[in-house]
Amino acid sequence: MKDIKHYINGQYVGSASGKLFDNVNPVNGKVISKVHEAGREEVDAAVRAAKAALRGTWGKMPLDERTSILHKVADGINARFDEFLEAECLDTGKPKSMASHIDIPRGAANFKVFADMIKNVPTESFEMPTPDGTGALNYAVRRPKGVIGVISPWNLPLLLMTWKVGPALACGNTVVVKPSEETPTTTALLGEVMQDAGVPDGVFNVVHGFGGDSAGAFLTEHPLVDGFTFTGETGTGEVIMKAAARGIRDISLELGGKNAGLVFADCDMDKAIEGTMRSAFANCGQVCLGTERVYVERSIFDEFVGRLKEAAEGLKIGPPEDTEANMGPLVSLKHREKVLSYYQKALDGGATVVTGGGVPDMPEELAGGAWIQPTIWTGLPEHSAVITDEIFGPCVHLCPFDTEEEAIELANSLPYGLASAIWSENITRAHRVAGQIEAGIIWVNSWFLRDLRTPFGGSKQSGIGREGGVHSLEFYTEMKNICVKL
Ligand SMILES: O=C(O)C(=O)/C=C/C=C/O
Repeated sequence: MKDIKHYINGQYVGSASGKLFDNVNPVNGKVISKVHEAGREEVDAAVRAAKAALRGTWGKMPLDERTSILHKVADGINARFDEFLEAECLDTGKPKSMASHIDIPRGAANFKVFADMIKNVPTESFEMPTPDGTGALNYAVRRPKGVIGVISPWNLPLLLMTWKVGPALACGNTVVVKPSEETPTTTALLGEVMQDAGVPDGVFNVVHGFGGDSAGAFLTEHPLVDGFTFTGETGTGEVIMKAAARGIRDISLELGGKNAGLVFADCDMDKAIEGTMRSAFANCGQVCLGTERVYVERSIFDEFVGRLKEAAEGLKIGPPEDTEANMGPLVSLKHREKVLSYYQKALDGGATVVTGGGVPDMPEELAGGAWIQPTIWTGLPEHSAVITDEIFGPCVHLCPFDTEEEAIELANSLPYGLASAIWSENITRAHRVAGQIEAGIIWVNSWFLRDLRTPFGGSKQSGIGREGGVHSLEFYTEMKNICVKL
């Protein structure tokens, strides 16, 4: 595959330094392509192009024209669906069955949803009395925040990048995107779609590279960027927040989680098993909203463990083109080392390994891939790192509880607060418990059902801000009040 270049001011350009890095296929460890690593020079050019575009045709473009172009971007992704699907699966190793139903469709939908939202959002006005009796009129208007730095993750590369770029552009901003070094291809390809849809040069820019002392850092340190939106680990979120503080730039952070599943004895066990299978093992466990710790009411604990074991052992591990596969590899050998270190910590901590715990035997041609077994543990103490740290792999610890209060306390016991899944057919209980869980996103008798109009984001150390529907306006626009003396 051809080298992946930066997309700056409507052109694909290489790095002045000539520095390249490998884009590796996690299915077999082979190099897919070489990727240009941006230096400060390329990041500066991208930011300045974005700044200039704000004052160009994009900044002056009527709303209807802007939203019509964003619909064309969505249509452009769908018109090249198979290319995006191939690219996403090459970069991530995820099953085509998943990427074709979630990653690519949502990658396109994110543009349409926000283009439609922005056209229907009112602002506010207030009439006020004045001492001279003639009064004054206040009205608020929204304006784009400016140049938005978008730093997007490797687990759902296209979906999570356009989850940010969609509203950013719908609100009239321009963007500089730094995709993960693990998964550059679909973001690079989007540049062609943007061009064909008529997005003016400089509105959408992409620079490739790493975090520290590379493109990510150069972007967050750049003084002309007006705000940053990031999805990824909490530690990286802290680094970005510190960089954004210089120059008082706004941030929108969706960070790590160690989400709890709560399974009550009055649940529909079939639903709870099916949902927990997805929340633990979907995308090889690489979903920030997944549940790596599940608390099960004691009276059904043994049955739940047995059924989840059976279901996990029924997962078909394989490469994207295997139509039977429902679990691919982890995103890289480096990430597999991290996940396996927790598999070891579980053993060292005396866990019972209900199933998995290691690396599956794969055919010779796949042996170099980042394959790993879906794993279920029981028996660890709550202070175990396996239960307190975000592992981001296909693994889940099951623990019994006796009372509703205990379940809520367990769920709320960590500094994270991103998501939770509650399984109970007692709707009064489900509402009562959901209201007490310290998380931004809570599913009841479901998981990863996504209405894009809803507020989406984490509490505590799982993030700052909410994106989704009108909530995205709080970050992607600046509201100003105009007061007119009558
Ligand atoms: O579904 C979404 O919009 C979303 O943001 C998913 C995030 C998953 C993170 O791993």
